[in-house]
This record gives sequence, structure tokens and C-alpha cells, in this order.
Amino acid sequence: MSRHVVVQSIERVAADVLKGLADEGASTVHEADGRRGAFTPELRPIQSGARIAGSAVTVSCHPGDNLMIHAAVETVRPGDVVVVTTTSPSTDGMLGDLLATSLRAHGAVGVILDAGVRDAAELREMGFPVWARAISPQGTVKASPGSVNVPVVLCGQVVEPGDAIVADDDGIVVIPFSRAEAVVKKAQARTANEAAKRERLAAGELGVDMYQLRPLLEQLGVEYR
Ligand SMILES: O=C([O-])CC(=O)C(=O)O
Ligand SMILES: [Mg+2]
Repeated sequence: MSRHVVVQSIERVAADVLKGLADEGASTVHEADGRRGAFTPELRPIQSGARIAGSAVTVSCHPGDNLMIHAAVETVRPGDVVVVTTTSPSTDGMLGDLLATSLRAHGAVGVILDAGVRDAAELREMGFPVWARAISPQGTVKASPGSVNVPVVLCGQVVEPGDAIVADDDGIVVIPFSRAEAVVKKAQARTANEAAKRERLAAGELGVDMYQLRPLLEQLGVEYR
């Protein structure tokens, strides 16, 4: 049996749940899921202002080789986010506007790439959002096997195929498939609560009062002079 597989069929998070997650954004969703799922922030958005949520199509590549991203394209369905890892660290430019055009044609809403990206200007012009470790002109080959839709580990998180990915200017969060629906509800409740707090803060109320922090400050021995 091969160690390398392309799993063609995965379960996906419902479109209305993904829309709810995208509306809430990475930080709120992370808080709503008990402060879980945040990627360490080495991967940065190459654009500003994009906010996406999608079901993860995962790709494990040999460093410097984008063969498996090409192989992944036919497994992509509308609303997916393609999550690419390499089997050892790499900043080579594994994806550019051509691959992005192909992924978009199959419905991908963005790419999370633990490697380098190139054609940055064209990708921004296309409005195709990418979060990557580096921007690099370094080209890659199409030669080595890897896998599509297997569990991958990147930036401190495990991503299973079909998990929900939320990404925006703050960074990237993964929500396990089984929790996505519950998390969107908690995130919406949190946002409603924050709206009330924002109004109070805008009116001048102090955070130390709103969060009842004065006893804590006292207990910690903080002296006001
Ligand atoms: O062609 C490649 O291998 C990567 C690239 O620049 C593109 O997708 O446009
Ligand atoms: Mg190119």
C-alpha cells in the first residue's frame, strides 16, 4: 500500500456555518472555541482586509515541489480553503497566480500555505487571498509524491480534512468539523456582548470598572499614588 494518497471525497462544513464563521472572523471564533485553534503567527496574509472561512482541503508536499497542489485541484469544491504543508521547512514560491486561477476555477476561496508564495501582485489584483510563510520568486518542480486530504500539522495545530478554517488580517484559526456549528453560535453571542461593551467604553466607562478589576488590582498589591 502506498504511503501517499489522494482522498477524493471528504465531509464538509455546511455553507451557512462557514458564512457565519467568516462573518465573525478569526479572533472571535478562536475565543468562542475556548481559545483553541489559533495558528502561530508565522503565516501572514499577503493582502489586506480579506476574511474567509472554508472547509479544509489539506495538502502535504515535498519541499520545493508543488506537484501535490496540482493533484489537489480536482478534489476542491466551492467554498474550500486549501491548506498546504511541506514535509520539511521551505520558503520556496510553491503557488502563484496560475495555480490560484486553477484553484479558484474549482471554487477555492483561499490558500493557507506553510511555504512561500509568488506572483504576489497578481494574486492581490485577482483578489485571491493567501496566507504564507514568505513571498519568494524561487520556483519549484513537479516531481515528488505527497498526499491530499490527510491530517496535517502546521503552526502548532492539527488540521483534518473538512475542518473549518477561518483566516483574516489577524491570522488563521482551525475549528474541528464536529464543533463548527456550535462555535459559530458562541461566536455570534460573543459579538453581541462585545457590541454592548464597545458602547460603554465609547461612553468613557473604564475597563477596570466594566471588568470589575479593582479588587484584583488591590489583591495584586498595585498601589495607586
Ligand atoms: O507555476 C508554478 O509552479 C507556481 C506559479 O508561479 C504559479 O502558479 O503561477
Ligand atoms: Mg507564476
